[in-house]
Amino acid sequence: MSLLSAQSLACRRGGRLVFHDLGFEVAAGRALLLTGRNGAGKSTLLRVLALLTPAQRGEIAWDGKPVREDAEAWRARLAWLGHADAVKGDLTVRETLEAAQWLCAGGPPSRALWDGVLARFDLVPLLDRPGRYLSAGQHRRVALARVALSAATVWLLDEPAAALDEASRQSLHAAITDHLAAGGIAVIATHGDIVLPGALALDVGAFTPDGTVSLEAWA
Ligand SMILES: Nc1ncnc2c1ncn2[C@@H]1O[C@H](COP(=O)(O)OP(=O)(O)OP(=O)(O)O)[C@@H](O)[C@H]1O
Repeated sequence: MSLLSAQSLACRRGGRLVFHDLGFEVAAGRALLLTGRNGAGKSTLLRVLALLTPAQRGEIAWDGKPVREDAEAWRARLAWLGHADAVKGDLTVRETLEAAQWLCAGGPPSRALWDGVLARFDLVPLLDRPGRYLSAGQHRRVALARVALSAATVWLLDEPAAALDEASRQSLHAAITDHLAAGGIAVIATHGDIVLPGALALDVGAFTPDGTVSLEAWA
């Protein structure tokens, strides 16, 4: 069974130590919810897992093997949803999703997957609308559809329910639940709006320095 693990992670940003000695293990089929106050380091941890921000210490491993040994293979396992939705204003919803498919999966999804994801996120009526004419919640639904259409094993989601109405939040929960049931893993930064039975929780704020750790030690 696949396992995502992190050990003794430490990360500085802007000259400040955000967290240190952070570790966890998430097995296939499980979700890890990242909690903690504003500025605790949830987004930073997601960026570190995606290799977008370097960790100064520690190791991220997939099935026990450090992911930095084959960063390309690791990135190919990931679907990333940050605060920005990566929905281009000039492209229609259809073009955005098709372009993402070709870029990330190298080809179109199966018809059943495409139809199922579009229906789940109620995107059929928006398919021919350019990104610049979408509302914030509609933007988010397109970005979530991009993740759900990907073949990625590990979903890294930063506050995925932001801007979603109740129906869309339920669609999001269903998409994550299906992904986990299929043996996927999800690491999700949340302020409490994602509730998944059996999910692990990690309070990132518990790994922020308490004043006894000197910045110099992490230079
Ligand atoms: N680009 C950056 N350069 C320098 N420091 C940054 C940068 N982005 C964030 N930080 C700092 O890193 C720390 C952690 O920020 P991060 O965005 O990871 O927190 P968060 O837990 O996701 O917060 P929120 O709940 O507000 O989204 C904060 O102190 C923040 O000021």
